[in-house]
Amino acid sequence: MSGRIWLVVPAAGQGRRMGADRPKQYLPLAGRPLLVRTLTRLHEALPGARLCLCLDPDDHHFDPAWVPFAHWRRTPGGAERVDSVANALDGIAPDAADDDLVLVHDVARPCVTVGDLKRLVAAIADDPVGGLLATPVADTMKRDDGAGRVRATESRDGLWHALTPQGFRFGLLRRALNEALARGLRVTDEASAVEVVGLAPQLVAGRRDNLKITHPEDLALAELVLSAQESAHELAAQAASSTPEAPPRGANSA
Ligand SMILES: Nc1ccn([C@@H]2O[C@H](COP(=O)(O)OP(=O)(O)OP(=O)(O)O)[C@@H](O)[C@H]2O)c(=O)n1
Ligand SMILES: C[C@](O)(CO)[C@H](O)COP(=O)(O)O
Repeated sequence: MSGRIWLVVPAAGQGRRMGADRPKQYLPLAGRPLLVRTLTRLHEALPGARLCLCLDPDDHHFDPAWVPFAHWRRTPGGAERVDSVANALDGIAPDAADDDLVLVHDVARPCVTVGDLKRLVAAIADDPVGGLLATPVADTMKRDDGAGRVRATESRDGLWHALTPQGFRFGLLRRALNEALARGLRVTDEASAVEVVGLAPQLVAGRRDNLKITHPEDLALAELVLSAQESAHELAAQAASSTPEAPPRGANSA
């Protein structure tokens, strides 16, 4: 790997399922715009990365002062997520090398942890295909009959929820997305495109609380997750900085 990392953040969605007065990435989450929360996490983990933010060309909510990265650019969002990501890859193409690592992360996933981001990068650093954060399915899976009743119970063996980031080499990802689009496949994540060209992305087990904010109730859940993560982080920092107590005088030190 060349060592250069690009972060592509699709943030051009309209948030229709959220049903708010503005796209969900601009709704307040624990007092700050959701987009700021996501960019802050990414920057904490990968401060030297180059950011490419996919934004709706008609977006009037975005404030460039929110971006913590030294190297960043914006590219126009497309009709669907895959189009936004393809535009981003076109946008960085003049400066990206084929073996640069590209991590694609939904702006709608603000609870991704620094630990998971670093683990993903380490896990795929020497993987010629790349991979994605994912969690094994934990519920019993039902298939409906189209009329609100169960047609079958599906096996959950080997099923995973695909999360983001998803990380692949620039050259491979661009080829894969262009191939999927040329075949008319509206892939919903980067891994699907890489599967289209016959490769098997690595599943990197991630935290279940890396949730995608999609529906109104997800905002309250994400606030709870962020608060729990901050508390755990503070406790760990306190434990690391506290001086171990000196053993009592005369105690056996063996
Ligand atoms: N044309 C699009 C559609 C989606 N996204 C981004 O892709 C991610 C995942 O999409 P989703 O959760 O479906 O977001 P929305 O499209 O905003 O939501 P909805 O489908 O409810 O409208 C989000 O970060 C969203 O901003 C994008 O960049 N360009
Ligand atoms: C990429 C993704 O987050 C993986 O779970 C998800 O597919 C994006 O949401 P969408 O509704 O499919 O755009």
